Amino acid sequence: MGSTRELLRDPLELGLRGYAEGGDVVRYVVGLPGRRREFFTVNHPDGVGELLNAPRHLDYRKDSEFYRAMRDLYGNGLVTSQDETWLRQRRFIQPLFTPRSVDGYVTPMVEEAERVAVRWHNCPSHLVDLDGEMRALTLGVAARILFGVQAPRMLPVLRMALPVLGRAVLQRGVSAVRIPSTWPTPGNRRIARAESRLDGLCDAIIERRRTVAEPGTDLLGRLVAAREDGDTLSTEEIRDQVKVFLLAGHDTTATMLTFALYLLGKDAGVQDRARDEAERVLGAGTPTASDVHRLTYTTMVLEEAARLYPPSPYLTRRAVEESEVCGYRIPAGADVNLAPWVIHHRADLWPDPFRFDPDRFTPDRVKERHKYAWFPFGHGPRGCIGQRFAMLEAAVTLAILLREFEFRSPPGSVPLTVDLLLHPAGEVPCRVRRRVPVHSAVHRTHQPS
Ligand code: HEM
Repeated sequence: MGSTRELLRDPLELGLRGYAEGGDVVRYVVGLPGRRREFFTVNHPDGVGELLNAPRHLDYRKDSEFYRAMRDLYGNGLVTSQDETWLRQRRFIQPLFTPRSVDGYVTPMVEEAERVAVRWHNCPSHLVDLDGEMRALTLGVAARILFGVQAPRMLPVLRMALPVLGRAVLQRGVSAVRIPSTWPTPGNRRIARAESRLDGLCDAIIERRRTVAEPGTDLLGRLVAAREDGDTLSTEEIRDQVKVFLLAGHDTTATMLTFALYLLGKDAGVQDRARDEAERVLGAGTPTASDVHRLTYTTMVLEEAARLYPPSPYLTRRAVEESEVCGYRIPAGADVNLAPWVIHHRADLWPDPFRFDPDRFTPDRVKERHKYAWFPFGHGPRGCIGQRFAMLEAAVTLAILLREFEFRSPPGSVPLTVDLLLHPAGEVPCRVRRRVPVHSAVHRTHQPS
């Protein structure tokens, strides 16, 4: 089933329809006669284990059209690399993402969340765009922690470049016909401009760090020092890594936070419960990492937001050999997608699947469910290295903002769009009302900016 146009217009709707009509594994054929492409989408959680667990994950490579396009445009960083290169990169970067390292990032996370709170206190209309706000916040956090730089100057470049490159990945990933990237079409020229702006931004960040005597121990410092010490990483690898982490380190977390706040703004009961927890656990003080780990209900809210709106709605691979997934034959060389978007909305796994209900994530209910019914962070050896980082950042942000504000989302739903990732199609307006009495650290530590 399917057509390229449908895929580009609404891959989410097509995924749900594919499941309704085709079930656990659906074969899509796109393109014109003579130039057809087929691929498969796996809608059953058994497929998650089959495709992503070691050692079988080696039979499903990141060589899908989608990942090839991503490699072309974003380079060969940790998200896109494979084999020995990937292993070397993962071992090199992993120490920055151990539980202990991540807990150590809580202070900049708190400060960036408090900066948003101060700005909202000074927002006369009390109407904010959650998407823009959360994107700026998560970029601020990632830029400080991973690259030791302040984000505001990066924002305009990323706002220009990421949507263009994301759309190009989707287009190249699903189209049966590939227009060579060297042809001077308006689309290719737009992509080249976006690439060049993004590369320029990354190179400037790298060059600045090269001029300081001590490169430091953050991601950028480690990358720069590694090159100087033992030629562990090439110059191009540093840029590819910066590019991939710029994207992966903020865009997905922003989407999870945006939808968590939007959903809280729709459900006063859940919002009150999450706020009670924030006040009970954090009091009026500055949150520590161990406080944040006790925010169990807030974490459930985030898990439910990531279920309803998985920031990576499809994970794609290419089958090396003919194989069987969920009992279906997948031919050698076929692209095969795992669909968090569909699996997260299956009524047999998630009764009333479109309803927002954080209690789905109580430990008892998690135990009763299929182990892979929820996988917004992927799974297995290629699972998200930043899961703990993202959850810590998002929980501390929600708790700080809930302590300060009440949220009210307008009626209606948020239109969605998919490029490389899932995003709201436009602004996500929300009314934020300052709470009385105001009692948090925000007022002690920050001046209005
Ligand atoms: C809510 C937030 C996030 C979501 C939903 C998310 C989702 C994912 C998913 C689904 C994958 C696996 C992709 C695949 O199998 O094809 C992945 C991989 C990855 N993510 Fe995340 N991510 C998030 C936050 C982060 C953060 C904060 C960082 C870094 C600071 C990060 C860095 C990475 C990297 C480097 C990989 C590739 C890991 C490897 O293959 O070794 N992510 N992420």
